[in-house]
Amino acid sequence: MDLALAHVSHRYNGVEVLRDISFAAPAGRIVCLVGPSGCGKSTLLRFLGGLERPDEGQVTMTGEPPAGSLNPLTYIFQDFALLPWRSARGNISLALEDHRLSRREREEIIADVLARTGLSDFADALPRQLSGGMKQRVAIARALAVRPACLLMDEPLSALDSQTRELLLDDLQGLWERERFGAVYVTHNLAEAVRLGHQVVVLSRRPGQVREIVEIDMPLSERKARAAELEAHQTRLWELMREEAMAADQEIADV
Ligand SMILES: Nc1ncnc2c1ncn2[C@@H]1O[C@H](COP(=O)(O)OP(=O)(O)OP(=O)(O)O)[C@@H](O)[C@H]1O
Repeated sequence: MDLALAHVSHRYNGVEVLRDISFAAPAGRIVCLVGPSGCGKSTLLRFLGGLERPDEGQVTMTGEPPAGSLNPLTYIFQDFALLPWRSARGNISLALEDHRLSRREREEIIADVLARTGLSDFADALPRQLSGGMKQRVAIARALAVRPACLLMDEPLSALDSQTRELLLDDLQGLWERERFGAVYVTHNLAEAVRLGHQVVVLSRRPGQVREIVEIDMPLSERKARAAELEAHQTRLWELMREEAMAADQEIADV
């Protein structure tokens, strides 16, 4: 299933936040969105997920979700969004409870996503008993449980320390190699963008506009080993972002 935005513009309370945004998030590809604070990245994710509608332009979904998909679009947030009184298993189960599944089918899906995210031994743990990285793994497992066509991820690693982030990047890459889900991945971190993005959409400061769409034509599985080549992509992204980030920073300082 392909997602796309065409000529999307939006205002909040009369303030223009997005102007004429178009890009595609094709099935099975990871599209990263980068841009300075407040340029509208999370807003675009809400439009893609149908949580809000833009003032102008279209959001389209075409084609079929993967076989067995229970929910074509699902979110992963920075703060994990887990229910504290439910175990890892219980949090994953929550995503499945509105669907017509037998208890056995549900248990099988839960066991599968727990195994894929390395959490089988922590099925009964409550969120407070888990590290930040493990909590985010539960959130990833919950998202994968519905076999989404597209994962909408809003800075999923930014609450984690750098070592944990590195481990989760490996996990996400491994999960993608196996499942080839589509994803739109919002991040401030250019190293993450070049590790995971097949395409990186660079937005300007407010009103957010597409400055450039950078293609990274290197298999995800090779990216860790070819870090020097990725560095060139990262430098290019930083050149595009630098002026925008400085201007956005100045705007905030002036308020
Ligand atoms: N519901 C809302 N009502 C009013 N203004 C909003 C609303 N949501 C977002 N905004 C404003 O729209 C602009 C874009 O916000 P958004 O959160 O999408 O940006 P962002 O690029 O994700 O920011 P950050 O990188 O800091 O998370 C900001 O100026 C924000 O204050």
